[in-house]
Amino acid sequence: SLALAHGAHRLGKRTDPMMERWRNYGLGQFIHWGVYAIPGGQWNGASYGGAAEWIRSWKGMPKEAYDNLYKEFDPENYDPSALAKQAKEMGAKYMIITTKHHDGFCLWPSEYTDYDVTNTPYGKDIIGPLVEAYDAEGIDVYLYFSVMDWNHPGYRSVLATEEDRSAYESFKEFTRNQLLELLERYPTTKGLWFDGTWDEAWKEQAEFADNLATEMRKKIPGLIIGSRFRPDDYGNRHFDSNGDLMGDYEQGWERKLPETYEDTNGNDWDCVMTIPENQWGYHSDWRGHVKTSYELIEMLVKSVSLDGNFVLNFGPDAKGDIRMEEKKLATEIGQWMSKNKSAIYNCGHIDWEKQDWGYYTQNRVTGEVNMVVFNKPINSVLRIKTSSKISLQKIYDLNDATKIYDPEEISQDEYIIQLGDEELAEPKVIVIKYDHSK
Ligand SMILES: C[C@@H]1N[C@@H](C#Cc2ccccc2)[C@H](O)[C@@H]1O
Repeated sequence: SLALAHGAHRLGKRTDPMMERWRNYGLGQFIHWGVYAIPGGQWNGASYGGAAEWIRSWKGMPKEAYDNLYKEFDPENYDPSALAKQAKEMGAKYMIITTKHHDGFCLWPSEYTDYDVTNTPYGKDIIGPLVEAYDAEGIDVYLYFSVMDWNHPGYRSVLATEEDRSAYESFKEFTRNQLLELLERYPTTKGLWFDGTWDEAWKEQAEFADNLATEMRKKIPGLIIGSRFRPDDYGNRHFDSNGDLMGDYEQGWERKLPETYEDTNGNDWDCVMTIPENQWGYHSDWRGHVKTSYELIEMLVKSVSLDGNFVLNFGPDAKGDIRMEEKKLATEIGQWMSKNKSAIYNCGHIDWEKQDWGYYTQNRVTGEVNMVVFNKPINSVLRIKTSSKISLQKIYDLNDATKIYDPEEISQDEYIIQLGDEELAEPKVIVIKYDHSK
């Protein structure tokens, strides 16, 4: 393998308590909010077909007009504790908030730029009250930070000239200053979710990024940073030039999910997911498919079954309100989670054969295996094929103690249970208790 000064500094998963806590979250909430919520994907009567938070890059959006929108930012309905309560009811264990997206607008009062909330009609810190509200609900806070910053004069996507390089040095210093400022202001932050690190200019910054990660972890020991921050000595991201994961978890699953455990390379990972096909910031005209709560619950369960976390995105509008569709989904997911959270929290992968009826999750505390059933077979029979001999103790419906299932062993380590003629009104959790000592 290649000798790398700035590649992966650890092989395998982090095993410390902060990372164990992260690993056991299961469900998270993403919040994308900024001045892009003001146009909400529309400008001059035309609708932007891309992701609303990218509207500044649209040819139909004059840059000058966009760069003055902050003068209208005044979210009169912004209610951090209401947001935190909604997330709590949904069952989120952590929340990731956009402190600064690609447009460079800062939702906190930054010493290092005037392009922040203090220079808007709203005039106050957005991030601080949100951190306090989520901390108060016991939901861990993570900060999203876009390295790419279309507003900063020193930002470059490519370093083609000496002028580029000297300007980029000022941009690197600015980036470092803002990150240390965020950790100073919000010391309960558990981790950072980086974005906008795909530029060639950033890919040349292996040493700078490595040193900055070290410095950030000096400020907040154990800070959790995903694979989307650092480039290695050869400009590779997520995985270094030896194929080893850089960072504490893989951030490659944006709007998509791994299919098999092998796809995860046995790493920690998160999937960040939009409710419509591809809108993170508020878009007033959602087009195409809007996911149902059952679709989202299946993605959540599939993520946990493959040792990942599922982070569902919400995009508050210009006033700070959550749209009806998002509120409804948060409620529906929360209703399912309130009855089935033991199949999500503190759960992960077990290497039993995947079946068509749904997914297994194993509770890392109790060892119990959860069968999360999404598809009832036509013959009402659920097949279980374990990966080694187990001594079955009890198989029962998590939400109906009277429903005990009597397994029939049909071959070595292969059982069937009869679901009976009950219809599945929602994803059903069946718990398998077995004696681990035998
Ligand atoms: C978490 C998500 N990452 C951002 C992006 C992107 C992107 C940009 C170009 C091509 C593919 C993906 C989105 O704006 C959102 O913040």
